[in-house]
Amino acid sequence: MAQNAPFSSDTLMDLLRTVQDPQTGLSLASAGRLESCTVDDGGRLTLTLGVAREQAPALSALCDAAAQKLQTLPNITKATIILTAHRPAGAPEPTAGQTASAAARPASAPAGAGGHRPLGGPAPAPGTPVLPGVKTIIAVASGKGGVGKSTTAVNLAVGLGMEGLRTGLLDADIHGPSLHRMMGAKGKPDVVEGRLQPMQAWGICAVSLGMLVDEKAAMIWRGPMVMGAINQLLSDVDWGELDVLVVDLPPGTGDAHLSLTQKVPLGGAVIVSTPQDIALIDARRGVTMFEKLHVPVLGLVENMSYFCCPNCGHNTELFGHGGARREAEAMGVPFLGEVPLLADIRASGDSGVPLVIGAPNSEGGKAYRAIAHTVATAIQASAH
Ligand SMILES: Nc1ncnc2c1ncn2[C@@H]1O[C@H](COP(=O)(O)OP(=O)(O)OP(=O)(O)O)[C@@H](O)[C@H]1O
Repeated sequence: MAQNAPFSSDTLMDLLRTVQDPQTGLSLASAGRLESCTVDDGGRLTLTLGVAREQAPALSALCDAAAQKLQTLPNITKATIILTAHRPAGAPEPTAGQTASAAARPASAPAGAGGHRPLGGPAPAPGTPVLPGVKTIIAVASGKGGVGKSTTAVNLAVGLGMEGLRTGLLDADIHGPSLHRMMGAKGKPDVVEGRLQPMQAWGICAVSLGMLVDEKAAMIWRGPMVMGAINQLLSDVDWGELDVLVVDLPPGTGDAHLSLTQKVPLGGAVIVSTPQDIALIDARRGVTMFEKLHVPVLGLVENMSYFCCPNCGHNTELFGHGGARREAEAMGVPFLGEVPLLADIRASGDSGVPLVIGAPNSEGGKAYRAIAHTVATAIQASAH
């Protein structure tokens, strides 16, 4: 169990045991397995419990009262309980459109303590589209970590908003959620009538797992928990009416990609790579994976294309240059543009003000806006 809480497992489980379903006698302690417990500097406690998928709906109803109990612990200002639902070994995968009500469900502090109610509500009828108000969903992916995928996703999403599209941004980079920081999000999102409210910033709405759970806890999650979390981020968030939802996927080709494509139809994928050969090999794998999943590749972005010296203006091609354009041509997918390696791009990510907002006419700002314009045009063309 990942834990930094100053409470023993016994103390936590004893408290949870005092909240029981009056009909079944079930408690979170009897039916759940403690997976992680963290307390941040503000006294906010986050508890993650693994539960059997079929018990998750009944147990999520207990989360509110159980969170109240946890708030009686010394120095705890707010408590959040997250249920990560597990499928029994050998059970079939949920199909697209199937309810996610048994997937991971957070609940947190009660009203009055500035808290939330459990997520969820009645399960949608089989076959109901998961996100009926969302016209199209596009994924931002990379074959390799650290190539600037999340930075691209943020600036692309905000850039699409600037193009006049109603845009949402979902951080599905479960093992390293960072969008909440890049978007300047502080605190936990509200829950209204059982649905998580995305944060509103820079003209778009956004949800990141990093707003809900301790990042270190999420890093150790494995397949079923990753899928449960992504299901929940799709189904239990009040995305409202959107022209496009941009989803930042984890690097590589893994559980999150399959989970997303099983759950919702993807309108397209944007793949980010550096010009280096090694990154391009992984980018090619990404293109192949999306093609196998019948997701159209909207194009390749070459990030860190060249370094522009802020003093003399000289361009240095640190990782080579033009590799992604050549690769795109070779694979027959569009090339969306080059983004240089710039100190202000790094600084914008750290400050929480996306570059397209903070410096829209800088070299980097213009590069991202041009990419957003091309993607917006592709989205609008596919809508007709
Ligand atoms: N073009 C750029 N110029 C300067 N810094 C950049 C650029 N693109 C990304 N960065 C910086 O590189 C770091 C990694 O970027 P980012 O988190 O977007 O990558 P990622 O591919 O999403 O990583 P991960 O694999 O961890 O999800 C961040 O500090 C970001 O600010």
